[in-house]
Amino acid sequence: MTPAARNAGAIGILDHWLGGQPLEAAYQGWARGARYAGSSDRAAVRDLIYDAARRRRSYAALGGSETGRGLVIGALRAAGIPTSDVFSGQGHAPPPLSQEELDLRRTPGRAEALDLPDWLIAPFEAALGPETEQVLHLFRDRAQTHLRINGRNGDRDQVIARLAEAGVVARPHPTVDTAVIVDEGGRRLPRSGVIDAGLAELQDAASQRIVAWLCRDAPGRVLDYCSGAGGKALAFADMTGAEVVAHDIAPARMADLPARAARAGVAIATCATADLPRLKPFDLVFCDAPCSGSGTWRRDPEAKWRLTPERLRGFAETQAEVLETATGLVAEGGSLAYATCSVLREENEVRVEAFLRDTPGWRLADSLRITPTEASDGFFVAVFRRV
Ligand SMILES: C[S@@+](CC[C@H](N)C(=O)[O-])C[C@H]1O[C@@H](n2cnc3c(N)ncnc32)[C@H](O)[C@@H]1O
Repeated sequence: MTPAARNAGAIGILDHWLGGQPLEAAYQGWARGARYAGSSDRAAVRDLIYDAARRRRSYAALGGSETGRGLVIGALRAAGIPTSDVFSGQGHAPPPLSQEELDLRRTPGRAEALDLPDWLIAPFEAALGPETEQVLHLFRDRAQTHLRINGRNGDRDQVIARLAEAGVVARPHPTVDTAVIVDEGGRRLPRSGVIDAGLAELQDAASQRIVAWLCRDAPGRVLDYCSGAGGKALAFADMTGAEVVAHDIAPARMADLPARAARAGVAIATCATADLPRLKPFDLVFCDAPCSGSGTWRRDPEAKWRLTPERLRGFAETQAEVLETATGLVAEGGSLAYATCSVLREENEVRVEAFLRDTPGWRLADSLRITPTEASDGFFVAVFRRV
């Protein structure tokens, strides 16, 4: 496919997305019909649509409309590429710009230029202060790919060498001991076999860092109460060497966890909610609570546009419920850890204050806040102990 034809494909996908279809589903729909597209075409179209999703507002302003066509025009203008290079009308290229489209271009305002909904500027400034613009600019770019080395099965240098054999360029993360940064050739990761062999797992460095932080004093018996697919449960099991119990209100999310634990050589017992009274108490109950994901918007740009004040309030209610239930699962002298992959105070510091106010008998022992400028995702974790 020519670059212009790839952009034409992106326009169609983005129109489906802007019409309400999830971006990945819109991409898959296109990919099924695009038999002519090779793997590098597909990767290029994917990059175009995810870049446009991250920069939806600024591209719409520069391109003159919030349509697939407008976003692609905006992307070209942002990159200083003449629109006529793509919009030529030749072959599979999209039709040339109309006079109206040529005139519609405008300079983005502040929230548009930062690619954020207007209402979120104030909460971000409250949370990040002078770092706000830097973080929001980071969210406009692709996230790095990080791996976590399974310490039981391999070491970092060995994994980096094996990746190199498959044409994947990787290097140690500068501050997170267990993490590897993939610089080039990420699409060849499956071919390297490091994940299938249990040598490594895909996991952002910030997630690895919070688990290591919680493991710095042997945490004892751990319950990962909101385990989801279990990335952090696996990290806990690897870092502690002990069996970890994983739970999620939606057990289907843990479906692959036993196989992933087996290949990593760690012990994880998945459990249902009904099993918890029999299995409690735990020395550490870790609650990786449902949240806006506002620290991860590089990787999940759609979440940025989906978030509303009502949804944020909904997350706060679930977070309070999760914490309240989890208190009953912690052993005497044990710890309750509350984490979000959000940078917003409403889901972090404000939640901590509300918990301490509403739940007598608990104190804040420690907390850690990671901004996306430090690792990759933004994260927050607070540790509570009984008074
Ligand atoms: C942020 S995700 C967890 C991500 C996961 N820890 C990881 O490392 O990939 C939050 C999880 O909490 C689960 N959840 C939501 N409400 C819950 C509840 N009341 N009790 C337990 N889990 C809950 C969701 O199903 C979801 O999988």
